[in-house]
Amino acid sequence: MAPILVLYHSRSGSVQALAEEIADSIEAQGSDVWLRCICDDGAHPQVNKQELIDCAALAFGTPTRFGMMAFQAKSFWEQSSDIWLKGQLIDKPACVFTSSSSMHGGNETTLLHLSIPLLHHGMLLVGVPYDVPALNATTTGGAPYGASHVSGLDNNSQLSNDEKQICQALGRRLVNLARKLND
Ligand SMILES: Cc1cc2nc3c(=O)[nH]c(=O)nc-3n(C[C@H](O)[C@H](O)[C@H](O)COP(=O)(O)O)c2cc1C
Repeated sequence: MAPILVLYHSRSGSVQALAEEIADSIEAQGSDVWLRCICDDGAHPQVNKQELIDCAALAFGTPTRFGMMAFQAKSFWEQSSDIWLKGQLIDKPACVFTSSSSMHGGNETTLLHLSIPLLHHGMLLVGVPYDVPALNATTTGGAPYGASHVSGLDNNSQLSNDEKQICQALGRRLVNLARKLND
């Protein structure tokens, strides 16, 4: 199977921490990962369009910005019309993740916002089911719509245990579905 693309934008490291946790989970299942950022922030290589086309599945995240995805990601998707016209992402499994400073500051709306371009591209959205115990237990981030982190006003990039468990579950589920679809 082709590598799974973990694609993110992060200005101060919180979304990067989520991306790295999801990437670890994917690798622990024996799948290769392309860990890539949308803007060149130095931590990981910048994505190229061919990786989006070639990947077996996608995990996609940005910080919450006014309850929505960061503009860098919106711009990225607005430059993907050529891929959309050819239907090159149709039936690829995908999941989303975000970080917000406050608990009720729009992280769930951002997860839904991140999902919209993926649905336009015909991707198959993978959420977090309630058989993941951390989803019921969490007092920080994590939602049925995807993984999240509540970073606080000091923008702490240390994920809580529940947030990590949810990232791990999402990565496992993405690999399992990608494998089934690639059989
Ligand atoms: C322009 C801007 C808008 C933001 N909007 C929100 C928001 O709507 N809700 C929220 O809780 N945090 C908001 N934040 C805070 C970030 O989402 C939060 O610090 C996040 O953890 C940053 O992720 P990063 O460390 O990966 O860059 C905003 C930050 C900026 C710079």
